[in-house]
Amino acid sequence: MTTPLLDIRDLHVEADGSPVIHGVNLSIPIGETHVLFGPNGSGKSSLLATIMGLAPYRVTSGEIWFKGQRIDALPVDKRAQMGLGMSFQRPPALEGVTVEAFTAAIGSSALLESEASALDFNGFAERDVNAGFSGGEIKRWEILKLLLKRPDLSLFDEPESGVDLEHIAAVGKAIDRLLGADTPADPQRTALVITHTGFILDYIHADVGHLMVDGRIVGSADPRTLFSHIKAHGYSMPPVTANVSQTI
Ligand SMILES: Nc1ncnc2c1ncn2[C@@H]1O[C@H](COP(=O)(O)OP(=O)(O)OP(=O)(O)O)[C@@H](O)[C@H]1O
Repeated sequence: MTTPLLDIRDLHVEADGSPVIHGVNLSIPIGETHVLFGPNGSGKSSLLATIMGLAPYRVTSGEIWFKGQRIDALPVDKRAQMGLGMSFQRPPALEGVTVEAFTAAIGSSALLESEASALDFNGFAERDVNAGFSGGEIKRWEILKLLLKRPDLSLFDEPESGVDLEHIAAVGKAIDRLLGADTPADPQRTALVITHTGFILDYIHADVGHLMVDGRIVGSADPRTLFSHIKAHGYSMPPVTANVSQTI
């Protein structure tokens, strides 16, 4: 069996003294896109932030492995160098750091104009990152940032929330392009995506959906089947089929 790109083993996490993740197991093979569903406050963003290594999330027990290496004690910059990237739900503004300077710092200046055009994000090069951006502009920059960096594993925290209907297609297509293989021989890139609206499922090839409740992944299924079930019945797992695994 090949080593998964991301392997999370019985992960427990606290934030500022409050337990937020209570024993998550999650394995993502290289080239797969997994989708995380769950009610507000179930721990989805905390899980992504913990994988990325962000404060104030602290692993109290369990392990996170990436590319066969244990990463849960590594700082965020080291994880980014290893190939992890994240688009944030509510990113901070980087006062004094322009879009142009940020892009140059990650060595992607040559790509900025064309990738920005695809996301209708022209005219932002000299503005400070996320400073005064509208909600939808923040989301488009967060996706553009990943397109410029092309991480091996992309973590998307609600990439479509706050994006107007005209730009949703551009965001969905950009993510699909980001996750696409560079050559036919390559696998797709790998991703973990949080969505409430499910819009993103119209644009990307998603392999597995997980349901997170109260800080645990309580079951996994085909993402579209799971999303349809949640829309009709709320946050519960669909009846067991060959395509579904339940942990409760
Ligand atoms: N720094 C913190 N201090 C205390 N509690 C926290 C902290 N960060 C997160 N939490 C709590 O952890 C729980 C999970 O939060 P999280 O943001 O991960 O949920 P979520 O599933 O992403 O929710 P949503 O769908 O609303 O974005 C919430 O109850 C939240 O209040």
